[in-house]
Amino acid sequence: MPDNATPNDAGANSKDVAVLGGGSFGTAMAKVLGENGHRVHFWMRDPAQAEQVRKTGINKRYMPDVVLKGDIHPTTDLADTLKKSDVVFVAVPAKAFRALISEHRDEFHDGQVVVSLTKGIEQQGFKLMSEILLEEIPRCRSGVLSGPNLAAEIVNRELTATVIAAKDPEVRQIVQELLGCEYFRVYANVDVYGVELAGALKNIYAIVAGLGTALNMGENARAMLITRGLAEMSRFAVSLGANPMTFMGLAGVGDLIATCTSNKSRNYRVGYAIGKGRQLDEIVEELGQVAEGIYTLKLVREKSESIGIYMPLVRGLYEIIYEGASINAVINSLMMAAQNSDVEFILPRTISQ
Ligand SMILES: NC(=O)C1=CN([C@@H]2O[C@H](COP(=O)(O)OP(=O)(O)OC[C@H]3O[C@@H](n4cnc5c(N)ncnc54)[C@H](O)[C@@H]3O)[C@@H](O)[C@H]2O)C=CC1
Ligand SMILES: O=C(CO)COP(=O)(O)O
Repeated sequence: MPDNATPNDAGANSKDVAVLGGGSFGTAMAKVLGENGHRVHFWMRDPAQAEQVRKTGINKRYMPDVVLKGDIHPTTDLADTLKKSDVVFVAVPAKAFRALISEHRDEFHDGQVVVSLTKGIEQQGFKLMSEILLEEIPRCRSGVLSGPNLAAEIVNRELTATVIAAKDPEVRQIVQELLGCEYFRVYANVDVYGVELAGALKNIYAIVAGLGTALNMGENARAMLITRGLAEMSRFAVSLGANPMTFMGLAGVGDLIATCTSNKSRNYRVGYAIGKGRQLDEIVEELGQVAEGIYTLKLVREKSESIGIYMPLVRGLYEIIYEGASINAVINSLMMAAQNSDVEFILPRTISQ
C-alpha cells in the first residue's frame, strides 16, 4: 500500500478479529487484517511494546520499517481481546501455545473461530496446535493456516498465497473472506493434520538447505535436498495419517520452496550459520526470533525412530547439530547410502536388510 493509501472499507463485512502474538508473523497478519478493513485486537504480552505500537504504528523490534495502518488496537488485555473478537488468530511459538490457550480457556466463547498460525510441534506427546485447540477449547471451531508465507514479504504487500485447513467449511470460508485481498490469496484444504505437519516439518529442510548454501553447494544439490526433503516429510506424515496429496500443495512443496531458497527464512539462516561453523546457542541468541525447526528436528528424529520411519536428512542434521558430527562425514554417508526409489508412492522403497 502506498504510504498515503487508506485501508479497504469492509463495510458491513467488517469483523472484530484478534491476533495473539506480537512477533513477525503476528504483525504481518495484523497488517493484512487491518488493511482489509477489520478491527484488529492485536494482543502481545509486553506492555512497553504494545504502547510503542499504539503510539507509532511500528513494531520496532520485529518489523522496524513497517507502519501498521487501519483499525488496529495493540493490547495486553487478553480476556478483553477474546471477549470482543469473532475470530482469533494465534501466532506464538509452539512452546508457548498450550499455556496461552489453556490459561484463558474459559474466556473463549462457544463457536468462536480459532486459527493457529504456528508451525511447530509440542514437545510433550508430539501434539500439533490443532490437537491442542481441540483438547483445550473443544467448544471453539478451529483451523490452521500454513503455506509459503514469509512475513518479511507479506508486510511489503508482495504477492502471497496460503492455505486454510479446517474440517468445518464455514471456518474455511470465514478465513478466506477475512484475509483474501489483492496481494494475499487463501486456498482451502480439509487435511488439517497434513497441512499443519507440512508447515512444521519444512523448517527442518530449510535448515538443511541453508547449510548446503553455506557450503557452496550447487543448484543440483539444492534441488536434491528439497525433493528428497519432500519425499521424507511426506513419508513421515502419511505414516501418521496425513494425505500425501497435501504435500503437492502450497503448504507442502510451496512452503519448502520458499524457505529452502530464501535468506528471509530464519530456519534457513540458522542452517547457513551452522554451515559456516557457528555454534547453535550463539546463532539462536543472535537471531532473537523463533526458528521452530531447531526444536522440531529433535522431536521428529525421536518420533521417526520410535515408529521406524526412514528419515536420513533428519538423522544427518540431528547428528550435525546435536551430536557434533562432521558435516562432511554426514554428507558422505548420505550420498553413499543404498540407492532407492524416487517416488515411493509409485515404486515402493526397497528396505535393505
Ligand atoms: N515469521 C514468519 O514468516 C512466519 C512464522 N510462522 C510461525 O508463526 C509462529 C510465530 O512466529 P513469529 O511471529 O515469526 O516469531 P517471532 O519470534 O517473530 O515472535 C514470537 C512472538 O511470540 C511472543 N511470545 C513468545 N512466548 C510467548 C508467550 N509465552 N506468551 C505470549 N507471547 C509469547 C514473543 O514475545 C513474540 O512477540 C511460529 O510458529 C512460526 O513458525 C508462520 C508463518 C510465517
Ligand atoms: O514459515 C515461514 C514461511 O512460510 C517462515 O519461515 P521461518 O520461520 O524459517 O522464517
